[in-house]
Amino acid sequence: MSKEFFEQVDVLTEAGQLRRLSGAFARFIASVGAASPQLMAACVLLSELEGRGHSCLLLSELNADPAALMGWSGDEWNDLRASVGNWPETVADWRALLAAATQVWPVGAADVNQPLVLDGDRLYLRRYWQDETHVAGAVRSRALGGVLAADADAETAEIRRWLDILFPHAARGGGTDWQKVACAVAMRGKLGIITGGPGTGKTYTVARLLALLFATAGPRQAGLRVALAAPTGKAAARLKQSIDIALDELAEKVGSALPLRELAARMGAARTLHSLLGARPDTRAFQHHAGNQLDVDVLIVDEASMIHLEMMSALLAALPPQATLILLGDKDQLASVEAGAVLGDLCHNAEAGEYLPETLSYVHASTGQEIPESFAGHGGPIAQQTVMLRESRRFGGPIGALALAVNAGDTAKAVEVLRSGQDGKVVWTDLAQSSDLLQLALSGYRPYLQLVKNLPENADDIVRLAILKSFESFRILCAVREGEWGVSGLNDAIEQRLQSAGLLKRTGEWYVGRPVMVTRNDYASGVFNGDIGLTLPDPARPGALRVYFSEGETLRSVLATRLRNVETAFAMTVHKSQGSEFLHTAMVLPKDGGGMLARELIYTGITRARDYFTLLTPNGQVLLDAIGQRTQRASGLRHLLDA
Ligand SMILES: Nc1ncnc2c1ncn2[C@@H]1O[C@H](COP(=O)(O)OP(=O)(O)OP(=O)(O)O)[C@@H](O)[C@H]1O
Repeated sequence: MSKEFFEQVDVLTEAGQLRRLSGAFARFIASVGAASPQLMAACVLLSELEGRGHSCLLLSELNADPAALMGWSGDEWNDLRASVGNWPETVADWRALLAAATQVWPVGAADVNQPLVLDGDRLYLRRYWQDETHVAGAVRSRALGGVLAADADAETAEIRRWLDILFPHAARGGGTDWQKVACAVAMRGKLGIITGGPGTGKTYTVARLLALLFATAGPRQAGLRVALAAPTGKAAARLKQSIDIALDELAEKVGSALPLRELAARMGAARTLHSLLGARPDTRAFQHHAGNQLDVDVLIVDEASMIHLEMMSALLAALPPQATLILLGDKDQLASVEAGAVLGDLCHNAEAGEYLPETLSYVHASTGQEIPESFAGHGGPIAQQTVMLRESRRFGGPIGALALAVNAGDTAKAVEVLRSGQDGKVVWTDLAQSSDLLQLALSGYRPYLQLVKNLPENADDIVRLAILKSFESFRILCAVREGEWGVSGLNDAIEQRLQSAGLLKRTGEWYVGRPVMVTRNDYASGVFNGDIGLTLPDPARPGALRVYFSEGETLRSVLATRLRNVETAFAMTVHKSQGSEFLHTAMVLPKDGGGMLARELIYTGITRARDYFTLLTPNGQVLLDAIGQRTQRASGLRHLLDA
């Protein structure tokens, strides 16, 4: 039977419906114990789902609609299922079958380091089960730990005194000032989660929270060690820049009561999570871990939606228990490329609040704010430490309205905004042809390419930085990688169009003006997955090219020939655009979404646009289908958090 099953697996693999790894994984499991075709089928699906970002296989999916889950045709699924023979009929049957396999550890039974773990109705690769249980345990104890205790009244009064200084004005519209609430809540435990859409003031709030932490640190004030981090270099640089500006403004306001400028100056640069944890070449292990923890009192991490399960687990292990962790991010954005949807899981109550009476009374005492009754509830410890900011300050207008409609799954409203074409801020070209896209690329990229053309030989870094900024003002984002409307096809077509317009001279792989994205961390050159740079002449070596990367207001460069893992970046995926924002963002959907595009992707694409958003769809139905679909990532984290 297994032979027949693996033949079907090979057919699906050849058809591009399965990763090679998934079949290989099932064969490995078969090599270390008795292998029923049912167990093999569960292994193939589990491994395949892991590649698509799920951290486990929900047994209920095995009897729901596996073909839809995997994006296979009915025939493909039926052939695979027929090769398995008897298909267990219920979740209980599956549980019994899996629990009996020697390769599976049913949690609670004897653990002999089996490669698979069965936890309730969820089947895991052991590594993901370990990460999930670790993350759940660590965030729960952080949320519970360090709650104001002995001197609670005096501390609460001090927090309130400072919050009134830091937030001197009542919230707009007279409602709850969620920003103030977020600061107070974060002061209560060793974990604070602040979520909200673009421009809702996450950074504004965290700058005030930092001031509050300094102000209430007592004798430890001057020695408070604060670290700033984000998943990408660009997001880290943005965080640092925004916090510096906000603290500088605040310093003006608080005057001599708090030496904010000096304290801020001692904070140091923001770093990528990889660099903070001390990533090393050729190993997944970090320099900082449970046995060698980070030397910090407060860690602020931005763009937390991009943090995958394994990274979150590593981060929590490396963070001393007495340190405060503040996570900032937009829970509605696409989850990480790798497995897990950690921020989404942590924030699953954020919309509703679910605050306990203790939280409501603490918030009232520490901020003077009333949280409306509708946000009261019975959430777990994480919900008590989470605040969602609900009002966007810079994201009104049609782009904001479109983002809201998409996020709510309101297709009719989204189409209405797209069709209204208000002020040219939102433009939708349905039934788009490639010529429309190439025309847009030409006008969007012309300004920076003109600057490149006119770059004087003796140009300094200020001029180069201006070119990079010009390039950053426009970007084409794709929903998919392959095909005519995917990243690779479009990059080729755009290069050719820009070449025929005389804007660039493509002499080989490398040419002046080529934008590139790094696709793998390269420790030797100091560039990381997702970094975007521009190729310009090397001022020191005639004929040679360097790739320039900007980090805020500073430039870094690497000899082009030293960069091996890069791809052209006129068009990039929405996934890779997370943490970036462009004055004008153009998003392109494919002709056929294959049922795999969902609302989080569309929302993330739209929210990358600061002032102008253009959407090109060769087939508008793909957009409508995507808005109607949510990404569901199987994970046990919510369950573990609420347990
Ligand atoms: N309470 C407030 N009063 C005045 N201005 C505010 C307030 N909250 C936020 N802002 C301003 O609104 C703008 C957006 O805030 P901020 O950059 O903090 O949002 P964000 O949520 O971090 O956005 P993103 O992460 O999407 O860039 C900033 O100019 C900020 O100074």
